[in-house]
Amino acid sequence: MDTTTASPNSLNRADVRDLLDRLHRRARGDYLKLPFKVPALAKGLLRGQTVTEIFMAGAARDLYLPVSPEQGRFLYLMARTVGARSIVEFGTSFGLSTLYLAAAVTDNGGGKVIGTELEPGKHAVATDNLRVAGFGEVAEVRLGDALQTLRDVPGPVDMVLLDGWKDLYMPVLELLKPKLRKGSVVLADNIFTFKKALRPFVEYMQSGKNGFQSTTLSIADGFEYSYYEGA
Ligand SMILES: C[S@@+](CC[C@H](N)C(=O)[O-])C[C@H]1O[C@@H](n2cnc3c(N)ncnc32)[C@H](O)[C@@H]1O
Repeated sequence: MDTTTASPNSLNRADVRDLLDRLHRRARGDYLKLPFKVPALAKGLLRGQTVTEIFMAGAARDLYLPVSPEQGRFLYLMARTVGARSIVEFGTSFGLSTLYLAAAVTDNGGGKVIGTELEPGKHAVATDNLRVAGFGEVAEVRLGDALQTLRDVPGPVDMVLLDGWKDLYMPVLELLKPKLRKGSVVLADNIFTFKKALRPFVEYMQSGKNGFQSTTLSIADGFEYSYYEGA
């Protein structure tokens, strides 16, 4: 994107763009590494472990698996559109999505992005990336299992990004639902790749019976885009 004539905002800042470009470039090779993870995944599944348990054992320690640049911009624009001052993210990895969200909260006048990451190495790098980009004040990445670390997030929450392991989308949503403000937005990634695993989540969101209006957007690997109408 040509940013020379773009209006000034936190996402157009040259240092932020450079950092995002560098991280997206590094992440590109991840998909080539995925086949090497299949044996660990298969072994774990045969042992009866869940995907989360397998990855908690370190199978994705080195993988970024980030949102695409297009999804990142979408996250930024959505957060700007709803004027988000409080955002919660399940699955931070090295902090790419968090950078887009933190840029939006900053441009909305400030607030808080609370991310969460299981892997200590990723947590440390994500925290550093956010600090280097100047978002150290608005973004906090909590280390540990989201079901513990997100227990005490303060409401009202304006926006949620679900991007951790897929078997936890429902429990994390249930944890955060009482904190959602009416009119908030929930975005959930990887709807296409994990179609079967995420079917109960998508059905819950799209049924119209649980306080959400929802549709699947064909952006990158599929974003479930849900609007919270209230309980
Ligand atoms: C797909 S990556 C997230 C990518 C990130 N949102 C981005 O766009 O850069 C998923 C991340 O979720 C983390 N994760 C998975 N289960 C988790 C849990 N229960 N609690 C916290 N983090 C978790 C993984 O360690 C992994 O780094």
